[in-house]
Amino acid sequence: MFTGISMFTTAVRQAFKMTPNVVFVLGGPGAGKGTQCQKIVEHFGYVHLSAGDLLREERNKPGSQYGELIETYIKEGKIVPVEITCSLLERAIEESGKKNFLVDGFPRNQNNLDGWNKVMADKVNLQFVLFFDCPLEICTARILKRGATSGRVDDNIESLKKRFNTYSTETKPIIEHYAKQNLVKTIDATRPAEEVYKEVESLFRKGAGDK
Ligand SMILES: Nc1ncnc2c1ncn2[C@@H]1O[C@H](COP(=O)(O)OP(=O)(O)O)[C@@H](O)[C@H]1O
Ligand SMILES: O=c1ccn([C@@H]2O[C@H](COP(=O)(O)OP(=O)(O)O)[C@@H](O)[C@H]2O)c(=O)[nH]1
Ligand SMILES: [Mg+2]
Repeated sequence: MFTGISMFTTAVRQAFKMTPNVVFVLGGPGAGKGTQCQKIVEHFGYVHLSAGDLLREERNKPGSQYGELIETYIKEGKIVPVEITCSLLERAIEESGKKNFLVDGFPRNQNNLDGWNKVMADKVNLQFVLFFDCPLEICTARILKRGATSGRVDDNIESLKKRFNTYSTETKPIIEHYAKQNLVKTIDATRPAEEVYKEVESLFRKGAGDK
């Protein structure tokens, strides 16, 4: 998918030394990834790409060939095959023409990581991994509260149990993988959003990912 466009834009980006910078944003469901990303966008001009939002958008497109699959995976708290998610991310990066990206909620398992490494790793500069650390009880309370108004098919206790299970068995090892490479910046996400953001802000001010 999108190979023609992407080969061209990758070549143009390389010619102008516009290699995109990427920060992966990870953490359990309800840890506050989306909330903090919004604040980073406001203050630091990053483009926020939520893998979950891109998948929901694709699901909602009339006639999408992946609509049903995405719906089922989201409800079951399972991770959609990487070819779909990675194509959506790649297209969003290329179409934006911008330089700095927050990739929120990805990579969530080994399949995601392998697919990204195969297609994208050489085209972008991974700055660091921002990890919002938050215990299950606090995440649960936040998600159930969000569920009252979000309209999301997975913001309910049954889906949430499955999402937590996926998070601890599949996503945690990915965070550990990046931790071994010293790429993970861990933030205590249990405090009020404004306080969490103070720490996030100082990280970005210091240019945490500049290499
Ligand atoms: N630090 C925080 N304290 C309390 N509630 C929060 C905090 N951060 C986010 N929330 C709320 O919790 C819910 C989940 O936040 P969200 O940013 O969507 O998390 P995620 O993207 O990690 O699932 C939202 O309703 C949000 O308003
Ligand atoms: O790379 C991704 C990101 C999300 N999802 C699916 O989308 C759901 C919701 O993800 P989102 O990041 O929106 O949830 P959050 O953690 O922010 O509550 C996940 O449980 C998965 O089923 C996925 O399959 N691959
Ligand atoms: Mg989110």
